[in-house]
Amino acid sequence: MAITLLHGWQSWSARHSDLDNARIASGNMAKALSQHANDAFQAIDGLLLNVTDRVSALGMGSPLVMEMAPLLHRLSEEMPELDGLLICDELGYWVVNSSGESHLDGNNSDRPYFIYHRDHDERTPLIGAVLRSRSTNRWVIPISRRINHRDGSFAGVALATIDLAYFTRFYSTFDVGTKGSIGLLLRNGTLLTRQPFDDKLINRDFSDSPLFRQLLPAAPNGSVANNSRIDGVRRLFSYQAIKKYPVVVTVALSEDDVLADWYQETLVYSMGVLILLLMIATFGWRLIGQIELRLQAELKALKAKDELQELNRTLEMLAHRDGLTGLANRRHFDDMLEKEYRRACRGGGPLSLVLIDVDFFKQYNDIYGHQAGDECLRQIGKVLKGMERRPADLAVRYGGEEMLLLLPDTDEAGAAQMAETIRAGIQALGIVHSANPAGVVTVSAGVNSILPGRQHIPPIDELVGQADAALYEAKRGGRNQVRQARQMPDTA
Ligand SMILES: Nc1nc2c(ncn2[C@@H]2O[C@H](COP(=O)(O)OP(=O)(O)OP(=O)(O)O)[C@@H](O)[C@H]2O)c(=O)[nH]1
Repeated sequence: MAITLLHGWQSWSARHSDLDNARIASGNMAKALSQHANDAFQAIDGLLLNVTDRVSALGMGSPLVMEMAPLLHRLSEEMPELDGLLICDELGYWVVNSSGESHLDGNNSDRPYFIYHRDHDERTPLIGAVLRSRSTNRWVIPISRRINHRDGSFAGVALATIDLAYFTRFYSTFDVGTKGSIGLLLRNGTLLTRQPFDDKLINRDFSDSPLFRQLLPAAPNGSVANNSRIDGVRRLFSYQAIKKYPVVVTVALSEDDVLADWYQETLVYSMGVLILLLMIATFGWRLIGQIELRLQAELKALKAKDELQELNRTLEMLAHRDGLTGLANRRHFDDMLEKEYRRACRGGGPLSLVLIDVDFFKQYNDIYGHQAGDECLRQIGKVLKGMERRPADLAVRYGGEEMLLLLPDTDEAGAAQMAETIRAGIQALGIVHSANPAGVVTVSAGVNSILPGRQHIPPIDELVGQADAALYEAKRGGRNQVRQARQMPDTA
């Protein structure tokens, strides 16, 4: 986006700058060509003034006027732009001309400039529309002055004609592009000549064009872009009016010509930018694809990691659990016992344990079958599990039909109470056992508690060992009962 905007801005400024330069160039050209036209008209007009002064001094009827023919001829020879010089009397008859031939029957009284001078007593030169010369048959621009008799009355006209080719040849030496143009016009809007030359356009009236309607009344020179009335081509148009004579020079450069290089450069740069954008898009596309693939791979890896962690948790749980009862197994108990033992040794309070053993379980298996025995162990396990009342309490299948409850931060009295609750709870299950004097399945329990102090830290084995001894006492005492290690005869 930024590259496209930058390229657009650069192209726009380059176009703007090319048009500005062309405007300056066409303005300068119009100025130079107007100076050229001014010089040409001024030279001819100076000559004309000289001639009119002489004729006025001699008097139009004087034979000396006729003798001016060689002078006029020499003057016209010296000035390449001059087509001819002619003096007419007050009736328009040719008196003398630069060609040296006498045309006594020649009469120009019908020419607009003659009529104008006859009717206007003005001492200024008149530049007229293009004519076909009657003597040379060439296209000419007439420039004329009125000649007066000494009394101020109209005596005739001095006429100089400028060969139109003088301008068209000169203008053709300028390169204004394939669709450019140079124009020489009268201030009244009459086109005198144009480069490229087209004789159909000679004397065409442009007085209602924007140049004559708006631009010239506002300023003697300027530049504007517009569409040509002649061929519809859009051009940068500069004009310059000549101060001394009613003539305007125009230079128009076609926008297409001016911008030809710009079009080509912009095309090449645009192609370059397009290729660059395509490359960036391709790389970007691939990068996005790779990022997506990588994200997918990372997601898969995360999922696999989660699944693995879940599996590990399950495995760990399975490794810590007894398959039949769902209680912690012996291995897990060993770990937890060690941990709780060390905590208790650090001053963490008493550590107690209730060890239970199913009474007459061998007979139960024998009578009801091994599967029923398993189910019985599961029921007993549930009762034990239900006694895990604190987070650190741990119900364990210790081995065979032996289970235990590890009770950190619990003293022996509390543990004995819990043992009694367990015993009563199992009996209350009411699992029929015909070989048990109680008629139902019962358990015997041994309770032990240690409280490591500064003076004495009992060995870890003592906790289970003495609970086992208490359990043995409970069995010996008739089963279905709880015994505490402290109450045993040898520890009392
Ligand atoms: N069904 C079943 N029986 C088991 C399991 N583990 C141990 N036993 C049985 O439990 C019985 C234990 O019997 P003994 O150690 O003789 O004790 P008892 O019959 O309960 O007698 P007292 O403990 O003295 O009351 C054995 O027959 C074992 O086969 C078990 O996971 N499932």
